[in-house]
Parts: sequence; structure tokens; C-alpha cells
Amino acid sequence: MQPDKGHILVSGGAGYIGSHVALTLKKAGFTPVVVDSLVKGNRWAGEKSGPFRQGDIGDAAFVAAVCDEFKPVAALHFAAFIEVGESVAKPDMYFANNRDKAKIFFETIAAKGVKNIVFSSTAAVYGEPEEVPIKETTAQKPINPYGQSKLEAEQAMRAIAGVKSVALRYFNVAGGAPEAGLGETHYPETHVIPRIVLPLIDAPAALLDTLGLKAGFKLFGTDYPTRDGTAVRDYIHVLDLADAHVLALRYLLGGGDTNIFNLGSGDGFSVSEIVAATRKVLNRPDFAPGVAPRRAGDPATLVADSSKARSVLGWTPHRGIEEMIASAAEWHRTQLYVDTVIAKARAS
Ligand SMILES: NC(=O)c1ccc[n+]([C@@H]2O[C@H](COP(=O)([O-])OP(=O)(O)OC[C@H]3O[C@@H](n4cnc5c(N)ncnc54)[C@H](O)[C@@H]3O)[C@@H](O)[C@H]2O)c1
Ligand SMILES: O=c1ccn([C@@H]2O[C@H](COP(=O)(O)OP(=O)(O)O[C@H]3O[C@H](CO)[C@H](O)[C@H](O)[C@H]3O)[C@@H](O)[C@H]2O)c(=O)[nH]1
Repeated sequence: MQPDKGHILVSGGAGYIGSHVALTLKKAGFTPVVVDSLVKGNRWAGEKSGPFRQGDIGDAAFVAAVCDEFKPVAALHFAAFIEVGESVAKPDMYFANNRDKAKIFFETIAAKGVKNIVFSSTAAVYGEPEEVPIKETTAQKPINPYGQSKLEAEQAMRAIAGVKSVALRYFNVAGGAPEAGLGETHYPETHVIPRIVLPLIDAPAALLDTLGLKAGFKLFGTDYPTRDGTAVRDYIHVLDLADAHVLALRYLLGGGDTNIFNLGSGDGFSVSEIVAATRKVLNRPDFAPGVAPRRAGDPATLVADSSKARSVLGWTPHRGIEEMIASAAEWHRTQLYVDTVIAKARAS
């Protein structure tokens, strides 16, 4: 048993990434305190690794009360809406939640003495990047309200006097921890790896129907200026990402200054290469995806230069693309996942 290194406030910890990070924090000897409104996440995920309090990050009285109850030494801020397409259709909703409520959250916790914050940012702040691999200094020109709202939240966080922060700009997060009862549980599910895997693992018809996957997986665009015409992304296992959060927390608590880090593997995979890797991992050489037009707002290539995280934080990702696909497939086979997604679909 590790000694208790203090309470860490984890906003959005009932969601995909936050729940895996909370688990990793617990293993590292911290006590995560999850706050989540459950607008998207799941109570079972929020309660997995420590105390859970249901409420909204924009509710200053709620956030202040949780700070009074647990006296956290730092906060990890995950709570946000995450769908690029939805952000284009409903930009006000994205700016209200991802920027304005985040600002209330940062100001409230800072007033309660929580002066170290690790923030979930995204490669979407770079838009269609001017250089690849992408460095932290590459121009930030988001091409959708999701990326813009996250960039403005980063800036709001850095503007608060007396607060030290780390913005972690994640690239494409994948995989899960099915052995611990955790994995990606989004509804709707827009991410490519779950969408490739689900039709190949004998998922129940009701689930595929719910996720719009009855007709199988489709490549969104085969005419990108890439090596095979499909879009290239940099995939990072959620547990490697979780390790980076613990390192960023130790960095801040150890006296490190405000900073920004890209988190990716540095390797780009095209969507067709993910399909090929999935054929191998799931032993489905027969799998032939369909083709559909490009998805609006998708850049051609996003690959991280994460050398700064490696040198300053000492972070090294260990898990490759096949492990991401295999752990996703294992998780998507579980009844907990199936029941949760179908229940969410029925409720919406
Ligand atoms: N998933 C990815 O590939 C990815 C990539 C880059 C960055 N990110 C960032 O990582 C973070 C987490 O993403 P995720 O995939 O885990 O998303 P998620 O939807 O699974 O989790 C987000 C959680 O935040 C909660 N939440 C949202 N608004 C809230 C509010 N106002 N008050 C309280 N709780 C609220 C939701 O209920 C949910 O549990 C986000 O900030 C996202 O921008 C994700
Ligand atoms: O059924 C599908 C689903 C996706 N794709 C393609 O697969 C690639 C990856 O798409 P994802 O939806 O998995 O991921 P994104 O790159 O669009 O976005 C993810 O990573 C971004 C940062 O890079 C943001 O942070 C965002 O929140 C997060 O969802 C894209 O070219 C997309 O068009 C398909 O071909 N078919």
C-alpha cells in the first residue's frame, strides 16, 4: 500500500480518460476525488477509484463545497464536451461548457487554495497544422469550435494569478483497462478504433444499430494527401496518457513552472493502416471496410512531436497500436459496456 499523497480533484472523472487517470492516480498513492455531472459519463466509472460527488463544474457553490470537504492539493480538469461535429452544429454549447464553465471551475478552486492544475487539452488546437510532427510552438489555429473552446480554456487557466498549470495536448486516445473494468464508453461513439472493432466482435445487433454501425465500418475519405489517401493520426494508449498525468502532477507539486506538452507516440497511422492492424489483431483477414465521403472538419495528418514531454517529464509511452486495438476489443465485448451504451441510447 502506497502512502496517501493527498486528494486530487478530478473533474470529468466519470468519463473515459478521467476514469483511467483516476485509477492510475490511486495506484500512484494519490486519492482521486471525482466531480462529474454525469451529462456524459457513468457513475460506475466515477466511483471506481475514490470518492465521487455529482455536480456541475460551472456550479461554484458545489465546487467550493467539494474543496472544503477534501482540501485537494491539485486538480486535473477533464470535464468537457468532445465531439468535433457537434461543436460545429452547436458552438455556443461548446464555448459555454468547455471555456466558460472551465473558467468558473479554475477561479473557484484557485480561491479555495488549489493552485496546481493539469488540463486536458487537445491536438485540435492546432487545426490544419503548419508543420508535422507538431510541436507545442506550432501555430494554434483551430478549425472547429471544439478546438477553439479548448484553446481559450487553456488561456483562461494561464491568466489566473498564482496558479501553476500544465496543459496536456493529447492526440488520439485509444484502448482501455478491461481487466480493471474500465474502457471507452461513449454514446454516440465517433472514434475510429471502437467503430472498426465493434462490428467485428459479434457485438449484439441492438448495440450496432444504436451506434449507427449496422452497415459496418466505413473509411471517411480516401482522397487525402497522405500515403494511402486516408487520414493519418497519432494514437496513444489511455494508460500511457494516464502515466503522463501522474508525471505532470509530480512536476507541478515538485516546483515545476507552468508548461504545455504534446502527448502522442510520434508515429502516424492512416485509417487504412488501423484497419490492417485490426485484421491481424482480431484474426479477421476477410474484413473489408466500406467507403464514405470525408467527415467535415477532419485535418489530413496529425502527428505529435512529444520530445518535450519525454525530456521534461521523463514520459515514455509503452503500449503500441495492437495493444490499443486488443484492449478496446476486449472491453467492447463486456456486458457492462454493452448495457451502458444501450441504456444511454434509450435515454437520449
Ligand atoms: N477522447 C479523446 O480522444 C480526446 C483527445 C484529446 C483531448 N481530449 C480531452 O480529454 C477530456 C476527456 O475526454 P473523454 O474522452 O474522457 O470524454 P468523456 O465525454 O468520456 O468525459 C468527459 C466527462 O466530463 C463530464 N462533464 C462534461 N461537462 C461537465 C460539466 N459541465 N460538469 C461536470 N462534468 C462534466 C461528462 O459527464 C464526462 O463524464 C476532454 O477535456 C477532452 O477535450 C479527449
Ligand atoms: O467511422 C469512422 C470514424 C472515424 N474515421 C476517421 O478516423 C480518423 C480518426 O477519427 P477519430 O474520430 O477517432 O478522431 P479525431 O482525430 O477526429 O479526433 C480525436 O482527436 C482529436 C485530437 O487529435 C480531438 O481531441 C478529438 O476530441 C478526438 O475525438 C479521422 O480521419 C476520421 O475521419 C473513419 O474513417 N470512420
